[in-house]
Amino acid sequence: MPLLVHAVRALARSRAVGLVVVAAPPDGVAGVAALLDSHGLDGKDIRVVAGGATRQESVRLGLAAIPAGTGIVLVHDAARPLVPVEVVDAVAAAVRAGAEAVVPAVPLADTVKRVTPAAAPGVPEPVLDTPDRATLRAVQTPQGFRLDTLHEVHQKALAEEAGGGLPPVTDDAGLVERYGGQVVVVPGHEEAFKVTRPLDLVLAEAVLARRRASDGF
Ligand SMILES: Nc1ccn([C@@H]2O[C@H](COP(=O)(O)OP(=O)(O)OP(=O)(O)O)[C@@H](O)[C@H]2O)c(=O)n1
Ligand SMILES: C[C@](O)(CO)[C@H](O)COP(=O)(O)O
Repeated sequence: MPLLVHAVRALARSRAVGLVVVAAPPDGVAGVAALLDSHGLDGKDIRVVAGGATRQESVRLGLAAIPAGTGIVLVHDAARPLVPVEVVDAVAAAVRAGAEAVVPAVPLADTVKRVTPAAAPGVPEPVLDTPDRATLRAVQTPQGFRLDTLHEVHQKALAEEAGGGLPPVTDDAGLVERYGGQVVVVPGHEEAFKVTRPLDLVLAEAVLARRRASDGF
C-alpha cells in the first residue's frame, strides 16, 4: 500500500477526524483521488486539492478547502505514514482543551551541536555550542491548531512573502511562533518518524510487519 494511503488512513482512523484534505502535486490530483477512493478509508470524507511549490503553500491551499466553522485542524505529513492513532487523538484533544497550537514531539537520543555550516560537504565544521538536550524535542506531525489561528498566520506569512519577506517555515507551528502565538508540545511516538531516507523505508516495513503480526493491522 502506498505511503500516502497509510498517512491518510492514520488520520482517518481517529474519531476526532471528520474530513481529510490531501494536497497533491497539481498534475496528480485526479490520480491521488482515484488511489484514495480505491482504499475506502474508514468512510471518512476525503478531498484532494492541488498543492503548492512548498509545504507551507500546500498547507495554505489545503486550508482553503476546509469548511468555515470547523473548529480544529490537524496538519500532517504524507512522509509520516505510521503515526499511531493515539497521537492523532492526543493532539486533537489538547487543542479541544484550549491550546491554540499543539505539536507532538519526542526527546532526542543524540547530543546535538550547533555548528557553522561548511561551504562544501565533508569540510570540517566549527562547533559553536552544545544546547542542553533536556530542553530539545524532535517534532512530528500531525500538528493541531484552531482553524482561525492557522488561517490567520498563513495569511500573514503570505502577505509578508509577497513583500519579499521571510522564507517559508518548515512546520506550521513555526508560523504560530513567528507571530507571537503559544505552541505547546505533547508526547509524540517513535513510530511517527519521517520516511525520508532509504533506511527509513526498511524501518517502516519492519513496523508494518510487526503490526500485522500483532493485531492484523
Ligand atoms: N510542495 C510540498 C512539499 C511537501 N509537502 C508535504 O510536506 C511533507 C514533507 O515534505 P518534504 O520536505 O519533501 O520532506 P522530505 O521528503 O522528507 O524531504 P526532506 O526531509 O529531505 O526535506 C511531505 O510529506 C508532504 O506532505 C507538501 O505538502 N507540499
Ligand atoms: C513538519 C515536520 O515534519 C516536523 O518535523 C518537518 O518540519 C517537515 O520538514 P520537511 O523538510 O518539509 O520534511
